[in-house]
Amino acid sequence: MYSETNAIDIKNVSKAFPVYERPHHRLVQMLARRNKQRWYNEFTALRDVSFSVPHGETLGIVGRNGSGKSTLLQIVCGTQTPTAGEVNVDGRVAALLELGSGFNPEFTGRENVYLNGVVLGLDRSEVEERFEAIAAFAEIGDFMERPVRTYSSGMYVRLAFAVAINVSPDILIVDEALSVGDEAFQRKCFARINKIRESGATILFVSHSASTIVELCDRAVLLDGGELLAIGSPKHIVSRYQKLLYSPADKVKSIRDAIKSESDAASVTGSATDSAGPGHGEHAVQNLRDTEEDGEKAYFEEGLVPKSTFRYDAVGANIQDPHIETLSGKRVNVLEAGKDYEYVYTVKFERSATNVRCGMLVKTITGLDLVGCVTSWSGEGMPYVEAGSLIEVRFRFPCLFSSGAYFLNAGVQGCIDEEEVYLDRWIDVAMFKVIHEAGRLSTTTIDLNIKPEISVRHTSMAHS
Ligand SMILES: Nc1ncnc2c1ncn2[C@@H]1O[C@H](COP(=O)(O)OP(=O)(O)OP(=O)(O)O)[C@@H](O)[C@H]1O
Repeated sequence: MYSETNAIDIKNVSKAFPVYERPHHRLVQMLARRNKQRWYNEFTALRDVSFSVPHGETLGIVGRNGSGKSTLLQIVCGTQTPTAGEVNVDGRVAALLELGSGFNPEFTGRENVYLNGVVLGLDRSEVEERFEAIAAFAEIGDFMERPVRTYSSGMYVRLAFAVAINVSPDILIVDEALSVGDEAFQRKCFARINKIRESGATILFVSHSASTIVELCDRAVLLDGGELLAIGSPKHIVSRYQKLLYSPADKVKSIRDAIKSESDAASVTGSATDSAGPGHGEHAVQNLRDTEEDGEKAYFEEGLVPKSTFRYDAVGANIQDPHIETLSGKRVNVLEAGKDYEYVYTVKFERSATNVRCGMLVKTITGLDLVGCVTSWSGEGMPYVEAGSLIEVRFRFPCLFSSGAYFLNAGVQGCIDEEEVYLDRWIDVAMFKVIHEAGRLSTTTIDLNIKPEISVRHTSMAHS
């Protein structure tokens, strides 16, 4: 089924889009075709990108917003043409691109399944044969007979995915689409993607999720500003991507240059980018490593502020300045897994209170309570805090979280006029991110840095 050549060859591909300053300039441009005046500026979304994907490989594509990931996938699918360069694709491509592409909103789900199946290279009888399997996978019930414009985004993705995976693609292209479905459906999709992968298909996979890229992909590519910055093992690429993503604005350029030089150096020496060897760009590579190895990888990112902060009515106290510090007192909000930190806040008392206790909670992005702690249980709090006092609370914690974003609560309880109340309470008062660490093998949100060991005790030969 598969030839020995690559499934995808991308050679020096660039893509520029015309950008019109005013909407009517587009029309003027069409009318002015004959004279040479240009009514638009060009925006380069991809710049001289080259790489190949062998048959059977799952390649992850990561990059910041606007880095050119979707444009690249669209060029591979043939829904966009490159401005320069060459793309060769060997095999039947099924693509799950962004919502809104692929289906005709006025047609029913059933009609769209047929339409899509045929577009993807099946004949009508083949679609008929597979229709039940598609409907069963999509689980959208009677909606199959209703126009797609009446679907929720989740239903849309279910149907699109069901079609894409049931046409037996040689090349499956998935652009972040899965993040729309619910968790259970996402798990079902990943299980199916794994099966497609095991059957020998080639997969191109765009995701912002570091763990998904590491778990699913054989290799990964890092795009930035339309350029291919690096290609290599998923762990290596994801760590570079996160470095770029979480770096302060004034460091982005130097980190970007360092990643590029490291990658160039690796290609000059022929080494994998996991272990960039000496070569040109050595200095910049060393810079990248220095920032990694100075023991303080954690840093503060200005814009990392929750948008979901909620404060209950305060009764006599004010929680102030909640933040995280390293043990040496540096204020940080991008943390390194495995290191110890302190969650700190102060409480200003406007009224006197008894039995005072403070609490904290860490939650996931979906709101799941992960870990929490109180300074003491009810009845064992600070016996008396006078009005006007300022207290400081420190919660030292090991960062046992996998890479991702987390949210913090803060609350003070106590008795005023003999009544037990929350004196002040904040939900999502601060947030932090955890940087992915190469070498950590946790598959869950809490990462206890379990050290696995695997060994062969006897082979089947020894048995027989
Ligand atoms: N049709 C278009 N006309 C003009 N500019 C475009 C067009 N399509 C994409 N772009 C620009 O090209 C750049 C790359 O876009 P693309 O959608 O490929 O990025 P991306 O990496 O997929 O981003 P995201 O992670 O936000 O989805 C962006 O700056 C985008 O604004």
